[in-house]
Amino acid sequence: MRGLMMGRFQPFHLGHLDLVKQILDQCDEVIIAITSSQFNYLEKDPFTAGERIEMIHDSLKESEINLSRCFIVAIENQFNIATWSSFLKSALPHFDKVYSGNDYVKMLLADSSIDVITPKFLERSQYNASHIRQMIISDDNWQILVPEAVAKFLQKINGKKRLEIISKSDTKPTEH
Ligand SMILES: Nc1ncnc2c1ncn2[C@@H]1O[C@H](COP(=O)(O)OP(=O)(O)OP(=O)(O)O)[C@@H](O)[C@H]1O
Ligand SMILES: NC(=O)c1ccc[n+]([C@@H]2O[C@H](COP(=O)(O)O)[C@@H](O)[C@H]2O)c1
Repeated sequence: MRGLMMGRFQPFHLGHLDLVKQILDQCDEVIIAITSSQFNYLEKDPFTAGERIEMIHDSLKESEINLSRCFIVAIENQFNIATWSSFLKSALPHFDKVYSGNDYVKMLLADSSIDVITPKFLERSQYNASHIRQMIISDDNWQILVPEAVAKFLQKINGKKRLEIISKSDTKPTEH
């Protein structure tokens, strides 16, 4: 049995890691699909697909999760939303069910007869990536909300500086 979770993971946080563990408790394997992979250096999508792959890989390794049970893949955002679910079937390894709490995604997948499970969420007010990006900019103890590997990686690439520059309105490009 293989479970699929999707997200932009900008950045990957402890809520995401908890979801990986929930899926591995219920399934043999997990597919972690990084969505909007073509977007980067934007306010909602600051990090590249490659950087997000590294953050996720390092976090799983650090948590001693068996990497042979995990696929980490990057997929582009699709222009045609009605055909998104069939795109998922062709772009990803076979999956048996999708873990998502998002009603919009549930509707799209249900319309293609794909099974959707609603996972448990770690406290969403803290564990959400938009909040964490804000905390990084204001130096607000964000490190406790992400795996140590993500904190180290963001330090290494100077993620704070990137977020600061991207969030300045005079330099901001048009968001998708
Ligand atoms: N606190 C959480 N606990 C468990 N799962 C979560 C949590 N937050 C997000 N997820 C899961 O991660 C996926 C979405 O990832 P994504 O990075 O887009 O979320 P996000 O943290 O809400 O990001 P953003 O705030 O940038 O929109 C969803 O499938 C959701 O099920
Ligand atoms: N058109 C598309 O490519 C498309 C459509 C619906 C959802 N998505 C993405 O899939 C992910 C779904 O994540 P959750 O359902 O788990 O919230 C989100 O990152 C969302 O942006 C992409």
